[in-house]
Amino acid sequence: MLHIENLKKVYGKNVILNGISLDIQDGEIVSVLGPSGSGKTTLLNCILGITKIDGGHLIYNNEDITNVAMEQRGFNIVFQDYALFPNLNAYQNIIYGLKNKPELSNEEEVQELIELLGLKEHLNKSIDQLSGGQKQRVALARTLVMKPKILLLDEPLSALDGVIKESIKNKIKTIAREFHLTTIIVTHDPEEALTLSDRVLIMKDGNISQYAKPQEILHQPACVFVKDFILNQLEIKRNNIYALYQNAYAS
Ligand SMILES: Nc1ncnc2c1ncn2[C@@H]1O[C@H](COP(=O)(O)OP(=O)(O)OP(=O)(O)O)[C@@H](O)[C@H]1O
Repeated sequence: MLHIENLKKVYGKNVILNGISLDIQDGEIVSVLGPSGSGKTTLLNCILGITKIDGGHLIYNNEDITNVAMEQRGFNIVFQDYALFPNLNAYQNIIYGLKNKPELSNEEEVQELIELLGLKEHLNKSIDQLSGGQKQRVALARTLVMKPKILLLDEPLSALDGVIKESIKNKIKTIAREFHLTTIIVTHDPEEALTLSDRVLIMKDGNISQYAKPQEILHQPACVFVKDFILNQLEIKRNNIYALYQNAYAS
């Protein structure tokens, strides 16, 4: 379990995380949802260890990791822009991290991931020959071969559309379940958060507005902000689709 206690982060005079406390159970998928600037990425980076915190504690499986360096934490992140190496092909990108730690995944496990993510026919392609969805899957595979204790994803679906988005969403779910992998996903899309995760953390101005299961958020929004920001967006989407159907039948 990851236990976050009263986590604080400031930049100059700006309070970015204002004492965040929450627990994430092993194998749980948690989405972090909130408007731009609410502190989502900062929270992810504090958990990863790339950003130093200014107060509070991070406890992982009863060990205080607040001052443990990023490399020793064993968490891993897929960045928003994938950060793939353009001079290496897809396969070389996937196995890159294993050069220094070959004990983490054997060839069979690497092939299993490649199969699971549907990357077999793309392995020899250079990065600029891959679509957005394929790049995203390569980035995921590259991170997963390192067997992270916690998988962190920063807006993994934002650059993808329609069918590809759904397919990657399902793959993330399958992987999290199959490997019992704790997964924390930053998103600003309520639909994505509610359909993908076991629990949703809704943030506003560095504070938690609500941390609950999707059903609870839908049926018992904790405050006006959750209701307005999250549920209204869903309602607008629903109404747009409904209107589209109405028009289609009317014509
Ligand atoms: N290195 C930094 N120095 C100063 N301010 C920063 C730094 N990193 C983030 N911030 C500020 O912290 C606040 C929260 O940023 P953060 O990236 O965590 O938000 P976010 O919720 O992920 O937003 P978005 O959805 O736009 O990515 C913003 O006001 C941002 O300007």
